[in-house]
Amino acid sequence: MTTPALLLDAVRRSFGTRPALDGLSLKVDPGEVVAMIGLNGAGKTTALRVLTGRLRPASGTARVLQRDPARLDVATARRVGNVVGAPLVDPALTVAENLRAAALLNGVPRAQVTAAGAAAVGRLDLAAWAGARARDLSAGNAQRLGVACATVHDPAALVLDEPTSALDPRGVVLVRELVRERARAGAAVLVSSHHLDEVARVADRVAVVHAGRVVGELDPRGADIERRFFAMVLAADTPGSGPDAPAGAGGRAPRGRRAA
Ligand SMILES: Nc1ncnc2c1ncn2[C@@H]1O[C@H](COP(=O)(O)OP(=O)(O)OP(=O)(O)O)[C@@H](O)[C@H]1O
Repeated sequence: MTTPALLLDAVRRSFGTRPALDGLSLKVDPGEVVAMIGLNGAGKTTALRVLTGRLRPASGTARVLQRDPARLDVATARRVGNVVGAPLVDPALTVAENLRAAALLNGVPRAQVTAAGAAAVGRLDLAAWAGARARDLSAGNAQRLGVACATVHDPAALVLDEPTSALDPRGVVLVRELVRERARAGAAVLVSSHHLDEVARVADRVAVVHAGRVVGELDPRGADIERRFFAMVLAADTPGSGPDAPAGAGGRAPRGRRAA
C-alpha cells in the first residue's frame, strides 16, 4: 500500500464556538493530484493551513511526507512547496531575485540556482517581467510568481490554495501543465479551487468539502461536474444522508477512513 505524501485524518478545528473543520479526512499519494472543492466557508483554506503547519488542529492528525507539518525539519521542509495565503515573495525584489531567493531557501544547490530560476520563469511565462519588482506586478503575474517560487525547487509535495483565482486563460493552462508535470515527476499535489471545469481537467480525484468535512468524491472525468457537486452538497445537508448517499448522484464515497 502506498504511504500518502499528504494526510489529514479526522482533523477538527474551531474558531470560537464555530467548527471550521469537523473531522476532515483526506489523503494524497505520490504522483497524484487531488482537488478540493467546496462552497465559501466550507473549510478548504483552514484544511490547507493545517497541512502547511500554520494552524494546529484541536484533534486529528496532519502529515506531510510522514512528518508533523508544524514541526518540519529543514530537509523535509525543502521537499514541500505551498501557496496558502500570501505567497512567500519579497515585494522589493525583482521576479528573478525572488526566484533566486526561493531556490536558495529551498536548498537548490548554488550551481543550479540560475537554471532553476530560468526554468520557473519559463514555466509561468514570466520572462517579460523577470526584471520587474514583485510589488509592481499585476495581480495575475503576482500569482504566477507565487506559484513559481513555490515550485522552483521541484517539491515532492505541493499545496496550492486557489492558485488560478487571478489568472488569465493562458495562466490557467500554465499552472495546469505545471501541476501535471509535478505529478508525473512523482509529487503529491493538493489544490483547492472554485473553477470546477479546471478542476476536472487537472485532478485525478476531486474531494468535496462541506461544513468542515470531506462529504464525498467526484469523478473528474464524468460529465457535468457542477450538477454532481451541488447534488453532493445538497445530500450532505439532507438529514439522514451520509457520505455514501451521493453515489447515485455521480459521486462516490471518499476512500479510506470515513469522516467523523
Ligand atoms: N482566522 C479565523 N478566525 C475566525 N474564523 C475563521 C478564521 N479562518 C476561517 N474561519 C472560519 O472558518 C470557516 C472555514 O473557512 P475557510 O476559509 O477554511 O473556508 P474556505 O472553504 O476556504 O472558503 P472560501 O471558498 O470562501 O475561501 C468559515 O466559517 C470561516 O469564517
